[in-house]
Amino acid sequence: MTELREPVRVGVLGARGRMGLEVCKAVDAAPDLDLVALINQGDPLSGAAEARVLVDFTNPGVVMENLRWAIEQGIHVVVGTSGFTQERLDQVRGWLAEKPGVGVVIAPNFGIGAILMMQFAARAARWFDSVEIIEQHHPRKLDAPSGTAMHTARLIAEARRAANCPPMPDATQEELGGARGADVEGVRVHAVRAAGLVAHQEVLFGTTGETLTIRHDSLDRSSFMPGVLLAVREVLTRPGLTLGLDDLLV
Ligand SMILES: NC(=O)C1=CN([C@@H]2O[C@H](COP(=O)(O)OP(=O)(O)OC[C@H]3O[C@@H](n4cnc5c(N)ncnc54)[C@H](OP(=O)(O)O)[C@@H]3O)[C@@H](O)[C@H]2O)C=CC1
Ligand SMILES: O=C(O)C1=N[C@H](C(=O)O)C[C@H](O)C1
Repeated sequence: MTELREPVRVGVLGARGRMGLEVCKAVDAAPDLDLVALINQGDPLSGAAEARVLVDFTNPGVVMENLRWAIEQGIHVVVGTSGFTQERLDQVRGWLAEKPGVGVVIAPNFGIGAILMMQFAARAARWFDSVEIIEQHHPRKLDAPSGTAMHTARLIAEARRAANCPPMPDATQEELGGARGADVEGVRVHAVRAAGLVAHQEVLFGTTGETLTIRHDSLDRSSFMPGVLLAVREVLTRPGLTLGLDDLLV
């Protein structure tokens, strides 16, 4: 006789937001998942207590409070919200140490193409003299640079350090602060905000006589859903902190 599994109870934090709405639709349509809680700004977190997995797409100002509460309750969490510094990640690891069975997946980008773009960029990093990142988003995005751009810059910087690459050539004296973008571990990151955009990123590499551009475009928020659902299913069997989806996509 085949065993019938109970659907996994899922709650969404930030359920009325651009990503939250899309996640609710995707969870609702998945036969192995049951959407049991929709939490918006002002709702008590206790409304999500019956969930086994929470998905957080809120904002960097509230995500840490949500995470601490969920971990304390023994609820697994999948986080898409941006703004995770090394310090924040260490804080999450500290909370998880007190609750060894709980899993948290934090991913700067759930788009499969975006994950590949970051992997390809890390691979190319050592072979070029120069590399800059140009991220482009809708104008209602609260943070800049994007979490994806920050993560890509760190991966590139790490790869270049490991290969003993020299600093990038750049003789510019900025006439106006910000003209050369933000410096993330030695990698310049430029943030564009324009109506009509969703989420896009170019990584531009240059060396003698050639350039390489790696570009990814999320044209619709549905692009993030296969990654979000994968993380919801996988977090149940991955205690501790999982950063990015790379280990889930093997
Ligand atoms: N990892 C990934 O693949 C992706 C990550 N993101 C990230 O996800 C986050 C959300 O993006 P997006 O959906 O566009 O943003 P939105 O502003 O559209 O959505 C955020 C929602 O969270 C709500 N909210 C605020 N505080 C709380 C709270 N304490 N509890 C519950 N809900 C709350 C907001 O309510 P109100 O409007 O009333 O403030 C809003 O409805 C951002 O950090 C973004 O960078 C986005 C896309 C993909
Ligand atoms: O706010 C967004 O829209 C996005 N945020 C994430 C980020 O900051 O990288 C992921 C994606 O770029 C869309």
